[in-house]
Amino acid sequence: MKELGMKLLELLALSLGVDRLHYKELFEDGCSVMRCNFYPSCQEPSLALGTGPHCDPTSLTILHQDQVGGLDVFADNTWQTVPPRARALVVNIGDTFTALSNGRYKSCLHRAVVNKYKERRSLAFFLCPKEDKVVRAPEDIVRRDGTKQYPDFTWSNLLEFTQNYYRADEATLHNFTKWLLSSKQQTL
Ligand SMILES: O=C(O)CCC(=O)C(=O)O
Ligand SMILES: [Fe+2]
Repeated sequence: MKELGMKLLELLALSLGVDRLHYKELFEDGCSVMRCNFYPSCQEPSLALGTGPHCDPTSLTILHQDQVGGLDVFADNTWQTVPPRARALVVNIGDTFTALSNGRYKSCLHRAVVNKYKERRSLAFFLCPKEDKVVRAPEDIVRRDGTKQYPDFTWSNLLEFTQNYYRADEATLHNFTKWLLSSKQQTL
């Protein structure tokens, strides 16, 4: 999974017009995690969600879902089902990669719904940088864009925010940035 994630990062770097290996150093000794999600069937699926709407705070998510289905993405102003496909993986951009691309790649708002009849499982691999390395968009991109969209941070800063202060949703990165800047100001 990590190898696949690293290859995807090379493709993303190329698409952004930066050196293919630009993101390698940040991730090669990173602290990625794999999570297994289990969603029991639910008598009232219209009243419950398996996982509420959120963007993954991590960099890239590589997801395998079983054949039951339940993953939705918010695109074109509406929730759209991502139908399960045997032998296919779903790749999501996460908030950290949004920052690493100076906002050019947007993290993807998604959720998991439940159903009345079948339990569901999914397996998510979250590619994360090493905790103390600085997350910063490449100079090249910032120069071309004319502004730097996000302050420098470490993965451990964002992890602290999402584990202790804030439940990930669609506005995590925005609120994290505000929190980071105000906590930096307090330590001045
Ligand atoms: O189960 C799914 O399809 C989505 C899970 C998810 O969004 C997550 O683990 O972050
Ligand atoms: Fe997610």
